[in-house]
Amino acid sequence: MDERPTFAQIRRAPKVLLHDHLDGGLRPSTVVELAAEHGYGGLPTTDVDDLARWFTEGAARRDLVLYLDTFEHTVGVLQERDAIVRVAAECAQDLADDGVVYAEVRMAPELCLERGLTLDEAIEAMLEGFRLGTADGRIEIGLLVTAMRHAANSKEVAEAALRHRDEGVVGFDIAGSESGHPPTRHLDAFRLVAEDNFHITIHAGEAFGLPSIWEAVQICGAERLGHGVRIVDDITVTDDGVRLGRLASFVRDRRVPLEMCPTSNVNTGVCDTIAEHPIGLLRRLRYRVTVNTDNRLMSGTSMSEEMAKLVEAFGYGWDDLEWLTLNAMKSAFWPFDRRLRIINERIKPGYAALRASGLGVSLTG
Ligand SMILES: O=c1[nH]cnc2c1ncn2[C@H]1C[C@H](O)[C@@H](CO)O1
Ligand SMILES: [Zn+2]
Repeated sequence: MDERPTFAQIRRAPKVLLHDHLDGGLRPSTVVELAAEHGYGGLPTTDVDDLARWFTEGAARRDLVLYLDTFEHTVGVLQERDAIVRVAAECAQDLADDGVVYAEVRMAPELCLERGLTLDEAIEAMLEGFRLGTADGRIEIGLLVTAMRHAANSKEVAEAALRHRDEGVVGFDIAGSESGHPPTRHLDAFRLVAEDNFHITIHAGEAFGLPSIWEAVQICGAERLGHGVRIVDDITVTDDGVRLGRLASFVRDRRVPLEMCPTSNVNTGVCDTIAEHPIGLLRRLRYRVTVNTDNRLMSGTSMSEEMAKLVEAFGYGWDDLEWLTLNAMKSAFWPFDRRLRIINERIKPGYAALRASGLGVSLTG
């Protein structure tokens, strides 16, 4: 029996999130309050509802560069230690309220230096916020340190990430506009991370195609792909069946996790609707697919929303949602023993109980 999960049940299901930006998930009310507190005068409006709408409308302009435009205002209020701690703590609580039991949240500390913080101080503030926000034990969170792909300081950012690897930083990433900024520009940073036996995920195959994915995986040592959705360009579907090109085969054979973010991709014009999103095909082909939010504020979403949209678009049931969740937990950069514990103590019992009851008693505790 695999009845269609309802939104309320999905909220109570244990969920795992690998791709969520700290500066893409602020509460609109917090943006307004922090702007007032710290004298940031650039907001387009200080009405909380209008601001929330401004972000989602601004993000949905079918272009990654336009999507990234709106971050100016969240980054604008993330320049003080207190503000970063607060936003990270609220992020942890919001995710836990949504039933997320493990998350990797990412942020580019270089964006927080306008008022005198150092890279290390910015990272420490994020970690402190996560410590506070996870203290009730509902959720565990690792920080992914991101470098911006158009900048030239990724080695320095990678060094800062490594300095905090024993305090909650779990990996390194690059983000920002993909076109014209190939990951190989940051090869020295990736080498440094790999030489220290640390973890790499790379935004690749979102706004740009196969060459970006190839460089990320084969040259830069990406263990996971942020989005990776354009891998479908190497897959041919005909009446006679499906043919995978060499890169598409490699990514599937090596079980390279795809951090897919359906709503964000619709916002940036990768596809027109969730129903047309390649996640349907990639799940059928049994790629190591995971589902993620990317930017909860800009995309007006949550983990439960993303899953509910997949249920709606593809008819997914509990087996599919559990499979996506297990894929994510297996692909996390958290240590192996802790991943196993979350799988055995939270995910499997949670989904078993939901399936059995069909009602959704409290399951994530
Ligand atoms: O989906 C994305 N693709 C590329 N860059 C992104 C995406 N979402 C957020 N970013 C950028 C904007 C943020 O300021 C930065 C760090 O979180 O990462
Ligand atoms: Zn992203």
